[in-house]
Amino acid sequence: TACSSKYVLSQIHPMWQGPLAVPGGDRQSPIDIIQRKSVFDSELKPLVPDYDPDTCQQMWNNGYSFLVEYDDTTDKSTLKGGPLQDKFRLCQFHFHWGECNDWGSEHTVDRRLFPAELHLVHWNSDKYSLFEEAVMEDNGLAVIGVFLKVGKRHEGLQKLVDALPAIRHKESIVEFTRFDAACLLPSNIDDYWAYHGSLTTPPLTESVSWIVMKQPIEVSHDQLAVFRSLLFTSAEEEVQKSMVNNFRVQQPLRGRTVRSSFS
Ligand SMILES: NS(=O)(=O)c1ccc(NC(=O)CN2C(=O)C=CC2=O)cc1
Ligand SMILES: [Zn+2]
Repeated sequence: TACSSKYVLSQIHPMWQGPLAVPGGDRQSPIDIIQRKSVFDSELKPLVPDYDPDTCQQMWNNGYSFLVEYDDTTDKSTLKGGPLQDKFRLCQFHFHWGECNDWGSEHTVDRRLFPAELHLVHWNSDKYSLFEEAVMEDNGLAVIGVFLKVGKRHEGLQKLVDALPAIRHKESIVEFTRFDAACLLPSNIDDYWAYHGSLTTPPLTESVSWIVMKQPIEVSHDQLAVFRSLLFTSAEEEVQKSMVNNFRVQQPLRGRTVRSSFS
C-alpha cells in the first residue's frame, strides 16, 4: 500500500478539496511546529481543564470525523489557564487520522507526523453566549491538540472505540454518556505550544487559540484500525468511502510566533 513505500505526503489527498488557503488568511491552521523556533514564555500558566463527565451527551459521524458532543449550556465542563485570559466551555472533541500509522495528524513537530490527533474544542463563555457567536471572534475558541502514537492500548479510549460501529455512516448518531474527556489528556499537560490559528475544516475561521500538547497519548494499533472502519459516506450512497486522511494540508506560518510553556 501507499503506506509501506513511505509515500510522499503530497500524493495523499486530504479528505476534502476545499479551500487549501483562505483568501487573506494570515493565521491558518494546521502548521508545522519547529521546536528551535518556538519562544519560551514564562508567563504561560498551567492549563486548568475541569470536565464533568455528566455533560457528555452523544457521539456522531458528521462526514468529516466523529464528534463526542457535550452539553455546553452551562459552565460545567470548562478550560482556563494556559495562554487563556477567559474561561472556555468544552463543546466537543474529535480526531483526525490517516489510512495507516505513517501519517494522520494535522500539526507536526519538526515535520514529525503522528498517526492521529485529538482536538478538544472549547468556546469563550466569558465573552459570548453561543459557540456560533464565538466561532466568528478572534478570541472565541480554544482547541487543545493531543498527538496519538501507536503503543499500549488506551483503556479510556476503548469505551469510545466500542461505540464507533454504531456510527459507521455519515449522519449517524448514538447516545454516549458519562465519558470523562480528561482521560484523553497526557499525564503531563504543563508542556505545550501555543499559537493563534484557525479551524482546520470549514468555516476555517481565524478564531482559535491553539494549545498543542508536547506529550502524545498512546493508543493501540487495533484501536486506530477501528477509526478507519468509519465511512465518509451515508448509508444511502452506493459507493462507500473509508473515513481516512481527514486532515488538512499544512498552512504558512505568516510570521506568527509559536510560544512554548517549557524551556
Ligand atoms: N479541526 S478543528 O479546527 O478543531 C475544528 C473544530 C470545530 C469545528 N466546527 C465546529 O465545531 C462546528 N460546530 C458548531 O458550529 C457547533 C457545534 C459544532 O461542532 C471545525 C473544526
Ligand atoms: Zn480537528
